[in-house]
Amino acid sequence: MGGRVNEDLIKERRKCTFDIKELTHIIDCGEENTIKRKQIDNYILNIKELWDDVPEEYLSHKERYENAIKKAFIVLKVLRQLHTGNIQITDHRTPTNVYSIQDGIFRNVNPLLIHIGLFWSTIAAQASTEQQAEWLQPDSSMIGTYVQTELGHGSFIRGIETTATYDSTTDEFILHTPRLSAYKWWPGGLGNTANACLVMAQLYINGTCHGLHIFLAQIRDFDTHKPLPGIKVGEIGPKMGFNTADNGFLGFDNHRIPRTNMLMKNVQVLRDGTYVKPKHDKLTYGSMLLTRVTLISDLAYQLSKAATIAVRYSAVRRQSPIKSNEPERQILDFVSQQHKLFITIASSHVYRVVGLWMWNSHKRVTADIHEGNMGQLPELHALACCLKAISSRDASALVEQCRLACGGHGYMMASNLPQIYAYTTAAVTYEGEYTVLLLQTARYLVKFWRLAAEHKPLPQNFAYFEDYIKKNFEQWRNSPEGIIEGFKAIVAGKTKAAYDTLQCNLRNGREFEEAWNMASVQLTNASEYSTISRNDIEALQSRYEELLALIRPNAVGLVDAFDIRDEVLCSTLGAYDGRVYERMMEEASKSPLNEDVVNESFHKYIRPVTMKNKL
Ligand SMILES: CCCCCCCCC/C=C/C(=O)SCCNC(=O)CCNC(=O)[C@H](O)C(C)(C)COP(=O)(O)OP(=O)(O)OC[C@H]1O[C@@H](n2cnc3c(N)ncnc32)[C@H](O)[C@@H]1OP(=O)(O)O
Ligand SMILES: Cc1cc2nc3c(=O)[nH]c(=O)nc-3n(C[C@H](O)[C@H](O)[C@H](O)COP(=O)(O)OP(=O)(O)OC[C@H]3O[C@@H](n4cnc5c(N)ncnc54)[C@H](O)[C@@H]3O)c2cc1C
Repeated sequence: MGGRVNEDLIKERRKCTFDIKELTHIIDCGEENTIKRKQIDNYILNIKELWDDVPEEYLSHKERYENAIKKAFIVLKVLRQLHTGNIQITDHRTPTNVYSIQDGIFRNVNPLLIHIGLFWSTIAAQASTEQQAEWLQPDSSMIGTYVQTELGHGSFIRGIETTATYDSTTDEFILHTPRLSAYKWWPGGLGNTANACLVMAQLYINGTCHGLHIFLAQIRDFDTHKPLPGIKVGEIGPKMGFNTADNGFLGFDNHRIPRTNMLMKNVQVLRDGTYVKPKHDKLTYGSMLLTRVTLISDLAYQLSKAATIAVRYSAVRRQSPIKSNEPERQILDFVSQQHKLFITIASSHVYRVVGLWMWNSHKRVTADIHEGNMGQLPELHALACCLKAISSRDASALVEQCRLACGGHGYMMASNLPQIYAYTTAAVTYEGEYTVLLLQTARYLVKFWRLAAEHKPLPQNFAYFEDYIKKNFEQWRNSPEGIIEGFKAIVAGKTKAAYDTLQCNLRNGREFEEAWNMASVQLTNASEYSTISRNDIEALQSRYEELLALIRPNAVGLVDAFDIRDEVLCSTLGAYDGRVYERMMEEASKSPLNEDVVNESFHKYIRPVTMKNKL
């Protein structure tokens, strides 16, 4: 769509006092990544069949899926070329390398997301070398998904009911869904797309349950795509978002797979049924840990999209004068609007940096585990839990805040803010629900508070617990160091409060599990404070409004630096040229309800009523 850039945006860009390109390179982790990202963007943007302009809101549930699947396999082919071709994607998966361009193509979500993001990565992390050689062929016929959650169990995975029973007479596992609540429910791509899956099931050998293990199972014929005998599979229906994710259900009726289909890098079942234990019984949970780590960067990227849309719109939208005798102001001039939006820009940078740090921490700990050293795994798990929980809760709240800050036009699907919210808020639930993960981190905090309370040696990361007990904290100074000290005091104080409540419940004769449950609100609070969040940033900064005023002249420059193309933003409000009203009117014209001057329903339903007594 041609046309002049909005005058207010031109002025905003002139006001910018820093080098936007330099910040873009920092966000991309280096200029060479920016170049590669733009190469990928241009390469994919030139594939015309990926960029239809029929808004998916006007498609049926079935058409949406079919349209998404068509694009998904074009993108899969491109990703394979990128990995094998001359454009190598850097080894840290920050969203600006790969995911950003996909957002523009799918707007909702890629039906192959779990195939690309969880199926292959789980095989690579948990299958033996021989199994990887067989299953990770580039031309493999397998399109997979990760099948763990059941109708009856999502958070408490030790309660998962699907069984995998070893039959030594045939050297096979029998996968079985004993009852309705054991039906697998939710896995992405499962409904119509996947022909194979990684199943989390309770392993039984000679009547003994060895707990959850992962098994590869083909579920559809590679040639006809028909479900195999003993397989009941389908799609679970419309959701708040993710409506092209093809989430499905799956039931096994005594479905047999070879023994060698159990993922056996860390654990083995031998031909005679001998069970060889893993070095750590939570290695099987590794895919959840990796996805939680990856999500932090993805959420940072979702925040950058919402901030770009809302800040550019707020620079263009003029509403209400500040002085009655003056023209209406850019809503970005209202301090309350700055308060709503600038925290989103800041949070995107915070979670991008934290996401990268966690990604590199995960790589380091994984290498240690490969050498047999599990020492860092508990801390990585505890960090991944609270960071995934808080970043998803913050991201969904801030995306919603951006939508609300755009008034009625933010409520239009054409703004793309509703879709970004629907996508982001799902992350508070999937891959470990918010409260459940915070309680995991609370276990870790309480463990070290107990050591501090008993004056036992503490790892360096928890030295501040000892400082707190010895009242070593200085008076709060309004500086970065002072804020961090303040923060440590808050976490230590919240952990102490939760720990003391727990001890009090135990002294009152409660069993540990009951005492823990009764203290769980304080325990989740302690975990929340172990992670910097949007509420804390404001609370910790005095002279807050002065800081907002400092950011104001650079607000548009800061979101331009996220360098998200209009085709990816998919937003009437957030386009680079700021021609909001023209774009809104153009999108409205696509509504099928504008095809006829008089819709046929007038003659069928309205006229018979309105004209009844006048004929
Ligand atoms: C771009 C991208 C877009 C990506 C876009 C993605 C799209 C959507 C994809 C979504 C996919 C899914 O949702 S897949 C399904 C996701 N499901 C989940 O995440 C389920 C959440 N629930 C769980 O993870 C578990 O049930 C959990 C809550 C941890 C409890 O497990 P258990 O009961 O087995 O363990 P507990 O008894 O609580 O704890 C026992 C000990 O084990 C430790 N422990 C527990 N889990 C651990 C772990 N993973 N690693 C290490 N250690 C662990 C604890 O710290 C304890 O240590 P001590 O304290 O020392 O004893
Ligand atoms: C968009 C989307 C995509 C998904 N994709 C997949 C996928 O690809 N593969 C897959 O296997 N799964 C997938 N899931 C399922 C997801 O992992 C589960 O929904 C999630 O783990 C939560 O489990 P649940 O829904 O059974 O909720 P429950 O576990 O029933 O929890 C419901 C509520 O109960 C409370 N609660 C539960 N346990 C506790 C506790 N111990 N302490 C305190 N409160 C508690 C919490 O408030 C929680 O929100 C997906 C889900 C969504 C929404």
